[in-house]
Amino acid sequence: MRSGTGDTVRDPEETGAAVCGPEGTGAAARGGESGFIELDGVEKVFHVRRKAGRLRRVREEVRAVDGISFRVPRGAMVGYIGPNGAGKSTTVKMLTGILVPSGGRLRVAGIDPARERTRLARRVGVVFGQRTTLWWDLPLRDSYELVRRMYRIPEDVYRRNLERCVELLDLAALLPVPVRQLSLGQRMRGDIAAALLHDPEVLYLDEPTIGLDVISKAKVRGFLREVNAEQGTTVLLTTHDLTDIEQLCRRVMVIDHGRLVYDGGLDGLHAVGRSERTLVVDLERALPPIEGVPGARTVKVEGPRQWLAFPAAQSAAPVVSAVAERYPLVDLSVREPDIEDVISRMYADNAAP
Ligand SMILES: Nc1ncnc2c1ncn2[C@@H]1O[C@H](COP(=O)(O)OP(=O)(O)OP(=O)(O)O)[C@@H](O)[C@H]1O
Repeated sequence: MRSGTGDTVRDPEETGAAVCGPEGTGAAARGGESGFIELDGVEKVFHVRRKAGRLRRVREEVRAVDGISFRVPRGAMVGYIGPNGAGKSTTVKMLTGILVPSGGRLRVAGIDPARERTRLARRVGVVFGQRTTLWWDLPLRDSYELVRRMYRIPEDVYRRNLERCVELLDLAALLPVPVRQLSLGQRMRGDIAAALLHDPEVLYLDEPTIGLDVISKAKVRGFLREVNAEQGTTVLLTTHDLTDIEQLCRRVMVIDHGRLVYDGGLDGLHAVGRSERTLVVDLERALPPIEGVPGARTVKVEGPRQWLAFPAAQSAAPVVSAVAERYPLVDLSVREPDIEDVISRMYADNAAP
């Protein structure tokens, strides 16, 4: 496993950066430090039947989570990222008790989620970006009322939390609207509020900004930052959007093929992944690949459009002005590095002699 350096993780104590890899050799495995979320060598194996020939089916093992160990201290906000099929959702499902681990030890607030799922549910909030937990045909306000009854939230706590969410997530006008009529961004804000009404100590967020416009993303991120800072809510954030991580998390864990491959600061991840941003420029006409731009190289040309890669840590301004000075520039945009990209570069580095 790659891990961040002391420089990249500003506060290792708080971020719990010194955790172990798949072999379980780090702090979590040693069991010396306590975490609010604790995983020691956790595994989840699925058995699937695959077609082999016309009539035959063979039983196959899928090791969705393959010996993961980490600790997250109370009040931390940690990114949990990785490519599609890496094992993120399976981990979150085990943390909520929906799935039972095949091996290892897992505790949230000292509770074994698989054994005491209902007791844990009172202390946990979950938001799945792709699915809603709200009632489709009910107005948002009525969905919240049902959440209040389900969790038996005391009236004063409910009022206080609802008022806060309504104000910070800008929900007032949406309360009488049936959930099915909400836009994706409105629905997502509605879902986040629903997950927080019962004052959970830990919040699992699975792609909370997926498909949202820039303004909704900013609103959701601002709110999460505030919930974490003011309430001390522990947050585990799964996302494909590196900007979510950049703006919210000091610590990021990367999972791939069910194994923890990095645990540390985001800047450390960029460094080990030699992460790059891309300047996409539209020129007046098709031209040969752009050359001579300091710190950047042309990686793709398609008619009048060209793509220039440059280090993520570097400002885009000098690259833009160097292109604009010598080429007939019509339009431009900057693309942030892809998580998949950063991870594949980490592997390329690991494989290098
Ligand atoms: N119920 C299941 N039965 C069989 N295999 C499963 C099941 N759930 C997940 N898997 C497999 O386990 C692996 C990890 O899946 P998981 O959904 O945890 O990945 P993920 O990192 O959340 O991916 P994504 O970013 O696409 O949501 C994948 O190979 C997936 O196909």
